[in-house]
Amino acid sequence: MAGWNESQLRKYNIKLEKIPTLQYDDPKVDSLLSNNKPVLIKGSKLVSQVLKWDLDYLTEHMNSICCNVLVSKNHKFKYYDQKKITPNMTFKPISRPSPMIFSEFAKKIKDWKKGDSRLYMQQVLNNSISQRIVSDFVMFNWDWIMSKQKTCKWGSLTSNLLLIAQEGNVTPCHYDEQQNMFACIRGYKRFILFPPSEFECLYPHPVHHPYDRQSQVDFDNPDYIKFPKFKKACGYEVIVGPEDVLYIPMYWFHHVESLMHGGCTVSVNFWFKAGSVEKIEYPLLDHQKMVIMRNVEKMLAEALHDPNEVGNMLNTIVLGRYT
Ligand SMILES: O=C(O)C(=O)C[C@H](CCCc1ccccc1)C(=O)O
Ligand SMILES: [Zn+2]
Repeated sequence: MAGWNESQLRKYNIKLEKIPTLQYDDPKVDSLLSNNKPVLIKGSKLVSQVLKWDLDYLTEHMNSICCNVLVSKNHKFKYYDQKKITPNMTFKPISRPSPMIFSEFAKKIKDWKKGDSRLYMQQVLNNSISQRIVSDFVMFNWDWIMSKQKTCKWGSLTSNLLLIAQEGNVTPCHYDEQQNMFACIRGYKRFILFPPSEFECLYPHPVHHPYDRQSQVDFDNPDYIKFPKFKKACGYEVIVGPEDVLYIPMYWFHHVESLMHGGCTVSVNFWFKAGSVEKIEYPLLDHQKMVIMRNVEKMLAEALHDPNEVGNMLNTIVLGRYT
């Protein structure tokens, strides 16, 4: 396909299949969405009114707005929950928040040289951004995305994250607890997705760790001794380009990279709460089992009054008895 080539993708040793690509008005789209299956949707015109959102335009209209920017010593921006860092914990994240005004961010990107720290802007879009950005934002194809929300009985739209990444930036493998319609505005992003059934191959951090929801496996240098099942992980790959919309089902793991040598990428995600009326049928769905596992970890930490005791008790329950 025009616009990118294989040499721009980072090399990982993971079995990958393709994700279906469909036109927005194809009836199969709704059945995939309703069954929590990923799909790349073309032609929705969800963000076609903001294709002009490049660094210059955004600098002009967000110039002095202070934005949430992450800084990383390498190409990985592993998200962490600040609230889960406890005083007696030695937690040394690779990437950290460094709020700055938009024009400073744009300048640092333009002047960036190999060896410099990398930057990644991840800014929630709300009406406190500039008037112009708000007036552009209202021109998203809300009728279409709201019709999807209704058809799939998703909960409310919780936020739109404006993402501006340098070429080559990576958001390591993690899952989110919300439904996500991810729209690319400029540049190309490669997604590697894994269904919830791959949970045991991806070894997410404990729920109480700041890296909750993030895989412990470093895709650039997997530790197959600590994480042997990662060898058999089966993923799905898709390249998302301008105007494409990727549905990322809640609880599906995903690794995201802005293609190398492809310039900055600009994207916006649409996070929706899960539907409230989730009928329970048996056998349970894999993402429902992830919710149960999360609740067991939370309940045990609460009952033991110490998250560090959870592993010991789980081992006591399982080893030699269930194994
Ligand atoms: O839209 C998604 O879900 C993605 O993962 C897109 C990802 C950035 C998300 C950063 C993030 C991850 C977890 C919690 C809060 C913020 C990218 O595009 O690099
Ligand atoms: Zn995510």
